[in-house]
Amino acid sequence: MACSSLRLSFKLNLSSFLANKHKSSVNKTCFIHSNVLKTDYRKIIDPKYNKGTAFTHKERQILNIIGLYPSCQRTEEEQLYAVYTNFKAKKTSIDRYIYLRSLRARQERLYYRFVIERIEDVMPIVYTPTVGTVCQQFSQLYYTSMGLYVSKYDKGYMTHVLNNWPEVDIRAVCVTDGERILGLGDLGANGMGISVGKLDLYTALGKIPPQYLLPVVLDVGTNNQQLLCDPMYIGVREERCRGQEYDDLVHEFVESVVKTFGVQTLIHFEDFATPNAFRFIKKYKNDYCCINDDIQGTASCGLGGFLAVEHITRKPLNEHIIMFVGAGSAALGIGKLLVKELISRKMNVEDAVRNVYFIDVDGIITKSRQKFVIPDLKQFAKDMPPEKSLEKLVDTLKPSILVGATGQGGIFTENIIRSMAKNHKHPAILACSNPTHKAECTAEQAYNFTEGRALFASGSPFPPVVVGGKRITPTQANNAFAFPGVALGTLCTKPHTITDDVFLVTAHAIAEYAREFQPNDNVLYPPVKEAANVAFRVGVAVAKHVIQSGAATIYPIPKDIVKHIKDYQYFTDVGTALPSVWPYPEMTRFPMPKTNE
Ligand SMILES: O=C([O-])CC(=O)C(=O)O
Ligand SMILES: [Mg+2]
Repeated sequence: MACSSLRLSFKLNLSSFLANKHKSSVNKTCFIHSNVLKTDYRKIIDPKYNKGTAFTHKERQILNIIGLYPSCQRTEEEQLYAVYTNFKAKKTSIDRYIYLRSLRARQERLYYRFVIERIEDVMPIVYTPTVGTVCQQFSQLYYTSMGLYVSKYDKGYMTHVLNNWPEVDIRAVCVTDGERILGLGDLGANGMGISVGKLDLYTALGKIPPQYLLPVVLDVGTNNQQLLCDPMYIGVREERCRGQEYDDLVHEFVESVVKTFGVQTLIHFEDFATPNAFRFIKKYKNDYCCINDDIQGTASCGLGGFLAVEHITRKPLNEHIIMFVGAGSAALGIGKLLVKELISRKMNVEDAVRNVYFIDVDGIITKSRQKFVIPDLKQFAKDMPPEKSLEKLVDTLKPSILVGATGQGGIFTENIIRSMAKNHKHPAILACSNPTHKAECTAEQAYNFTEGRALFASGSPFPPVVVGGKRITPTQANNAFAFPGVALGTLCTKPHTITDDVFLVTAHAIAEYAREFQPNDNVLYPPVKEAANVAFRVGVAVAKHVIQSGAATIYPIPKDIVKHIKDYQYFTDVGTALPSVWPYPEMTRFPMPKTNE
């Protein structure tokens, strides 16, 4: 009934508007109207402002777009319902990804509202694991740029290239050179998918307005032979440039970002190969506002999980035996932050590293190693005979926390997991590698081989597992709990640099949230549906820390930091957002057609 009367009034409005329009006898006015129609339509199709069928009749009148949309007028909730129905109807994850990208290209706010409201369904699509497959197929799926491609051939002109991006006010740049995309290796320029995915979470979780964000691929070639031979490959079809030439390109890029968008622009390095990742963050972190998510974001997420283990097992962290399998950016990042945490508890370095072991492809890292690709690894080297077998090492060293960051799916075997279960009531197993098939073990294996006692978390999501009649929902150990909040806290306070302390603060905020949210559960992280609240908690903690440490450059310093952050955040309610951001005041100069409203 309500629906039909609504339809009737819409009909009346429409016909009276049309009648008025036809009555107009001044040709000049008609001429202006038709011109306006054309210009307005171009404005309307800007995805930032487009409301699609949610434009009200009145808005359609003002904007001269009557007839350009079907006559139904949907509420945003109805639009979301339509989007969800379409999303669910897609048969594959890739199809869902493509559908969502096309939605974003049409109606940005609706897209973000959908992602925010359906984060559990959507995060596995726009982020790991689907984004991994997307990157592998990116050249085939390519239909529009999505971000900025800066190539080695832009050397000397990078500022110009950055200036070509249509938005002027850029506050964060996520850049990858595509050499280590998730655990999938070198995907060259196809890595754009990862920069886009990370920044999508800036908005979906950190609620950072998307117009401030710029995804970038720094295309320096690829050593992926398959891509080099692929006629559809979108990137520079050459071997990667290395050495000084490569470093100079990265340096020009960093400098150009600052020159183009300002010194407080957050530069987020993502999925660079490990030695480069460490080299660049060391080189730039004291002079630029930058983070390496794979090292620092993962570190705070990992340490957050360790703090949860400490809480659940009621055993101090330094008494745990911690074994990192994999010695790349993720593992070493967590190890280093762990040491920082223990030092902050008045422990010396020797005591802090005593129970921390690293294992790489050549076995346990011992003092007899001649060469450390990453010098920071040396502090964890042990005075013991070399050993390659992971099973033997787990048997003899009896780790209570086992962290996998190897990119080698399945290397936590049944024997390894059972051995941990034998020695500990709640063995902690973090299978951090992404995407899903690269996880060191599955949730099912971790829970089944420990009678459900494991404190398990993984980088990519796993479905719930039933063990002994009990349903256990695994949590995700993913830097998505860290970087959106770090970015939020940083962008709201504008420090010139981001210190390591920020990541300690982040780890504690994540652990604190998990404790508060599930005080009685043996889980390491909050559920994904809480990820936006975690980002907010982290954002507030980081902002407070930046202000207290005197590094904030916003003046006056806000008294109410929570309000300050909330004011900054993006809101997706199109109905209320439109008037305040509507950028074309000149349109109000044209008289509004009379209606019966
Ligand atoms: O993107 C993710 O899911 C986590 C991450 O940074 C990586 O695996 O490189
Ligand atoms: Mg990464």
